[in-house]
Amino acid sequence: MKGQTMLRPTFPTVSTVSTVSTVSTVSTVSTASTATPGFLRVCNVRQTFSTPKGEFPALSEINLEIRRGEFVALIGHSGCGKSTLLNLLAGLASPTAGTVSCDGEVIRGPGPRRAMVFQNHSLLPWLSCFDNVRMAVRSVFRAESASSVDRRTQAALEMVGLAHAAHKKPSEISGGMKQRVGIARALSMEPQVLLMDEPFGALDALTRAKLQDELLGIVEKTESTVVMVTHDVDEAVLLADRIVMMTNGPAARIGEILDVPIGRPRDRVSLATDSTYAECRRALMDFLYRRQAHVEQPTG
Ligand SMILES: Nc1ncnc2c1ncn2[C@@H]1O[C@H](COP(=O)(O)OP(=O)(O)OP(=O)(O)O)[C@@H](O)[C@H]1O
Repeated sequence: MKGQTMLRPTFPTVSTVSTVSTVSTVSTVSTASTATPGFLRVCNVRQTFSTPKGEFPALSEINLEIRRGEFVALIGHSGCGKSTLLNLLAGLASPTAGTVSCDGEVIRGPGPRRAMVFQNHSLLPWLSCFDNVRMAVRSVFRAESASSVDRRTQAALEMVGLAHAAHKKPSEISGGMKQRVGIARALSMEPQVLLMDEPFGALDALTRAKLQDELLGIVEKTESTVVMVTHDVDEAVLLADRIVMMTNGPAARIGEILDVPIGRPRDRVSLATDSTYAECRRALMDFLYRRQAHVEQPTG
């Protein structure tokens, strides 16, 4: 799918996957986007946490199919369970009930085929950018020679435009550059799936825009399957093929899934006046700020 110009239907479609009412001006299709078996599959997943106050139901009845090469954004209010769902896809946690699988195999733990990018970059401060990335490359391509590992490391840094800063330590580079090293580290492992937990959340607006554009280019090139958690409506519409909207917790569910029928490559300046872009934005805002208007929830 990536690398081709996609045809642009007239309106975005919202698939309703729970009892949440649908948006009036977008067409509703009950089975859209979930009819094809997915590369990533979340089947009847429930996630409950044990807390001092008792069991806390974070997620309930989550069903989601993600196609190979698809870019999916997870959006919802704070505390609804986006990171919990991403962690299940990463294999950092196991579901209380249900299954999560990738390419037909049940996910039982973290692995290099699914690389994670965190909001706080999580680089090792005593290593240079090059060595931070190299460590990840070595952990995956163990059989390769040192020079081959170096080449892969260099290529990953070049992909995010950071070859010039390879020798610097994380404390010597900006927040945006640290995030780019985190992305390079994830990409260097040639993962099948890139999982991103608010990767640009801590950055200023201009740096965020630049990294979003870079990510668009990288994903076009690598044809990665991407699942990204975000709070940002514009980021979701700019980047994603589909946007999964989660209801407020506890026991959060997928409220609706919005198809983003905007062709690629995408250009943020042209999209500013694009009617499909505006309609997708409106559908998300309606879900988040009208039908899921935030109320403080008890937490675990
Ligand atoms: N290990 C845990 N033990 C107990 N409760 C937890 C645990 N992890 C998450 N929770 C609770 O589960 C709910 C979902 O948390 P999660 O971090 O997935 O939400 P989120 O949508 O990613 O939030 P945010 O957007 O603020 O990052 C929250 O109420 C949180 O307090």
